[in-house]
Amino acid sequence: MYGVWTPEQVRAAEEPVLARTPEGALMRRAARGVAQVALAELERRTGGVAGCRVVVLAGAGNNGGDGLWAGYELRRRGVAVTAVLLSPDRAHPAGLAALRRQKGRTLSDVEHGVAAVDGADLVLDAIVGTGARGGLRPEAATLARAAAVAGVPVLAVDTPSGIDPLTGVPGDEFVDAAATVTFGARKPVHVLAAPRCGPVTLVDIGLGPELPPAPVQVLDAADVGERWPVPGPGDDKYTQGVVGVAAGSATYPGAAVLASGAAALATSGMVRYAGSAAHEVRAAWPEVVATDTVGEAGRVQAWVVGPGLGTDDAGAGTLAEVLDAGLPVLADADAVTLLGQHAELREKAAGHPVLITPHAGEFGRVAQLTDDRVDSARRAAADLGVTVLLKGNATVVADPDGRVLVHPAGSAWLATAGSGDVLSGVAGALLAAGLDPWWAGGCAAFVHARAADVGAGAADGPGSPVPASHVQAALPRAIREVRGAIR
Ligand SMILES: NC(=O)C1=CN([C@@H]2O[C@H](COP(=O)(O)OP(=O)(O)OC[C@H]3O[C@@H](n4cnc5c(N)ncnc54)[C@H](OP(=O)(O)O)[C@@H]3O)[C@@H](O)[C@H]2O)[C@@H](O)CC1
Ligand SMILES: [K+]
Repeated sequence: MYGVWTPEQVRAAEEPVLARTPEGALMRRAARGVAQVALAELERRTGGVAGCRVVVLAGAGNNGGDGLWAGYELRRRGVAVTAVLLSPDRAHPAGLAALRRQKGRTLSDVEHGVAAVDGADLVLDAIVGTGARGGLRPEAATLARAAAVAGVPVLAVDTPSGIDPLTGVPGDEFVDAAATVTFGARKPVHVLAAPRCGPVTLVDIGLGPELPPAPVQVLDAADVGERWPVPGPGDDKYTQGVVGVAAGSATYPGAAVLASGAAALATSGMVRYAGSAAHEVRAAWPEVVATDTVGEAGRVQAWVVGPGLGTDDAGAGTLAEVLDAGLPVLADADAVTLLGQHAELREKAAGHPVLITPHAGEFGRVAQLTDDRVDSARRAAADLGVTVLLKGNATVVADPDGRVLVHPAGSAWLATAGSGDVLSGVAGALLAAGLDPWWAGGCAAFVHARAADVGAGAADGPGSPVPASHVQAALPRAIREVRGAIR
């Protein structure tokens, strides 16, 4: 597990460190980290570093200073460095002087800048960092576009410029980085817009003791593997937690089949299905005990409710019945819509171990969604009194107690019909096994995304589209992988 801190928190942590270190020392350390990663990139891409051409796009603030100092370090290693100064009068004085001392070239017009970018082996994006406001300005945008058109990889300094460091939302134009080097602490952009950052290297600049508890956590495979429920020698089919699935309908049996099957694959023990798709569920998953109604289902330790349920009175009745049982509940899809429609259902859910799993559209029915997805999920969890898993390429899980995690998917293969039904089955099975809703949501999101990559064959090459039933089928391998990561 690692933490993510807001730009504001990082700035506050920098202050005391700046005060007790010699002037410029922090920036020099940051710049050496950038140069190291740049050298490794050059080595990897061209087989050497001497004579390679690096262009630094340097903005007016300290981010530009980092870039200029990194250019200085690269010059010392024999790299040909050109800095394009976006605000020539405000370029970081010490960084600029150092680069010039090492005979680095500087340019201050975009036209020559574009030509330099065109012939570069690597571009350093030191346009703007945590001081960013809005998307790229026109000159910076022209240079970023030139790098993209020429296929020159961009190494982002701290954050890819043009993407909001706090929310990860890109402006109209932004830098699409091949890799990012950040300092002191990871920032939200690195997980919320992970595909735009590439691999992120964290350079230690001594902020550790000054940082508050991380407001956002990111799980790793071992965190998930350690918590994944597996049977022990004393277990039988009941002791591990029985999950009930109230989903699907005669018209939409697929949701029931996907959720029930995912639950059966996620944990051992037992799955009970209750609803009008009992016949289809039984046919696809003979191990699932299927009945027509929640009342007939027998004892369970958690309910999955919602996928394909319908939003009519019958659906509302089923949701009310499930919430009244007082057990942990996974509410997805139509159940989220129903919660948005009925205040009395929201009241039943509040304060209970309930995990809701809306996509952006469903989220808007229960709470307000802004560009700041982390803040939106956190507020929704606090207001509704339930754990909220906001789906997206970066999934956000927020608990009413204030804990927030983000899981960056690593690919977009889950953008396919039925994948949410699979997630609900997995998360519900984890609730039944006794995980609290925050951990159930985080572990389910992790394994779900991993299963999509496995199903897509993304580990062996570029991958191929993967339907939800194949994501479901890949769950066992994904679970084996996270269990294999246990330290
Ligand atoms: N503190 C330290 O010691 C350390 C700090 N570190 C580094 O400092 C960085 C933060 O530096 P910072 O606070 O100077 O802000 P920064 O990100 O350079 O941006 C401000 C400038 O950008 C401009 N600008 C704004 N928006 C823009 C846009 N959309 N497109 C283009 N330009 C835009 C804005 O211009 P203005 O609005 O004034 O015209 C202003 O001039 C941090 O990310 C890290 O890299 C490390 O070295 C570690 C030690
Ligand atoms: K940057």
